[in-house]
Amino acid sequence: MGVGGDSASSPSAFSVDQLPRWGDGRRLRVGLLGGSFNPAHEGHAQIAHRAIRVLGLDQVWLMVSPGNPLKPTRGMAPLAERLASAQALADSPAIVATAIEAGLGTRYALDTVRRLRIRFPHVRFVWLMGADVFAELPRWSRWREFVRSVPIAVAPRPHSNVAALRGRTASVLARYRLPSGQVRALAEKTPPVWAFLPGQQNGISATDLRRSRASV
Ligand SMILES: Nc1ncnc2c1ncn2[C@@H]1O[C@H](COP(=O)(O)OP(=O)(O)OP(=O)(O)O)[C@@H](O)[C@H]1O
Ligand SMILES: O=C(O)c1ccc[n+]([C@@H]2O[C@H](COP(=O)([O-])O)[C@@H](O)[C@H]2O)c1
Repeated sequence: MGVGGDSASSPSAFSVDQLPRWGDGRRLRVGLLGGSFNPAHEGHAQIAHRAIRVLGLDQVWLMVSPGNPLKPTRGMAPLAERLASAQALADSPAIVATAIEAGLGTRYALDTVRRLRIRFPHVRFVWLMGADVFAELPRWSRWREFVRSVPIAVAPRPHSNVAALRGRTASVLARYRLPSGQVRALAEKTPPVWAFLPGQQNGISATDLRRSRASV
């Protein structure tokens, strides 16, 4: 369907026409794994595959950010390089690497979700994130509006789960957490709603990969 074929310089290769509408009338379910991908790694692939399986998603987009508003630009590889590393992880047609935010002209997640909803009105989006990012969510721009804009799935991550499940985000959003038995229905729910995805954890990080490359 070609949605993965865009490049950092031509993210406008996306089009609504490229996303099929299921014959049974069901709306396509797409997980958005936003990230710096500096570089992409096995932890990202694991989240994507797990979200497809556990949430019944049709696709996961590895959505390579033009620049996380909270991260320094120093040490950040060029977008095209980070996109290429995400593309190398896309080992199934259901996993799509994209720099669509560069084409949309958005950096803040709330703006991205709003633009994607306009561009893909028939898609049900779910935002995927690791426990570390969920714990830090109150630092995001207009974070309460963000949680009202899209269902959120949180993947466990070593050393971040207590902060995620007992921190400020979880306490503010306590009544919106889906019980574990209902997690599969997350994409169909009206936000605010979030779920913690069960499954194995992976200690890998882009920071460690950059460090180990620098020391070779
Ligand atoms: N090992 C992992 N387990 C769970 N979630 C992860 C893991 N690695 C990355 N993620 C999640 O994937 C998304 C994108 O992460 P990102 O590209 O920043 O990778 P990172 O390894 O966290 O990078 P860095 O170490 O540079 O901060 C975030 O939501 C992050 O929480
Ligand atoms: O919207 C915000 O204020 C905001 C602040 C920090 C991070 N984000 C997004 O969170 C995602 C994870 O970023 P990162 O760099 O931790 O992989 C990525 O899509 C960022 O653009 C978004």
